[in-house]
Amino acid sequence: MRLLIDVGNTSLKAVLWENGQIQPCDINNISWQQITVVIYACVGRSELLKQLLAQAKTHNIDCFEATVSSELSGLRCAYQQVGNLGIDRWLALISGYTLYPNTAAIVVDAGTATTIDVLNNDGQHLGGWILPGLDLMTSSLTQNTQRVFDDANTPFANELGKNTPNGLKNGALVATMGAIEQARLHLKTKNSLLIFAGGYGQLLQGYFSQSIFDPMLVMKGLNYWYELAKKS
Ligand SMILES: Nc1ncnc2c1ncn2[C@@H]1O[C@H](COP(=O)(O)OP(=O)(O)OP(=O)(O)O)[C@@H](O)[C@H]1O
Ligand SMILES: CC(C)(CO)[C@@H](O)C(=O)NCCC(=O)O
Ligand SMILES: [K+]
Repeated sequence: MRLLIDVGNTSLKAVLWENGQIQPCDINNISWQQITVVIYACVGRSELLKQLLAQAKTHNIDCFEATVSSELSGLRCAYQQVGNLGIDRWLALISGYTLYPNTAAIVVDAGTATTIDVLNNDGQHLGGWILPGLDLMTSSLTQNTQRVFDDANTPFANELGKNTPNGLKNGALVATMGAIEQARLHLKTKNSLLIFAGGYGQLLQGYFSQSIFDPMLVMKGLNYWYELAKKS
């Protein structure tokens, strides 16, 4: 059984991988005896990750940190400075590339930040964008203005706003949707696939045709990274 850990800027997520299946994992109650390997990715700082890795060490379990490389099994990174690309973005790309081979795709991870990455049908990552996530967009406005206010009950909707919370929330949504539309312009292929992940992935996916939502995209990427990196 593999333990997969994804450390972001706001939270640590862990799952178990057994016989090609993802199982939930209670990090306060890990059956270390059953873990064969720990595979992790980290874009943030985490004391909890350090503790988990220390526990793994006491059980003599190998731990592997996923890293970005210029090439992995035919997938090529757009960044010249590959170490600067967020590992979560690379893992989401690895998943897209592995699950949907020979498919031009836009990979959107909508969490604390929203990242949009463009992948052509040949496995070339063309680059992408980093936007504030929907919550960061709205909170940066409420925090830096006198009269812009939010309302927790107001949904994000693709409509013009006729009051302040609607204007604020819908503005964040359409800014994000517009960026995704712009990303599509960078692909020559008409039939590109839109792959969404992250806390706001499902909401965004609802606004696009030819799209899917996979909440486990980054986790699956950790497992694929491990299998592909082992081979090469
Ligand atoms: N159903 C939901 N479940 C979890 N988060 C949600 C949901 N709906 C909206 N969100 C929002 O999504 C964001 C969390 O998404 P996600 O877990 O992908 O974050 P993240 O950016 O991956 O965090 P980290 O930086 O820790 O990796 C929060 O802003 C949260 O308010
Ligand atoms: C953009 C985030 C914060 C999204 O989690 C992460 O991928 C990251 O820290 N990236 C580093 C910068 C970059 O990807 O160019
Ligand atoms: K993330």
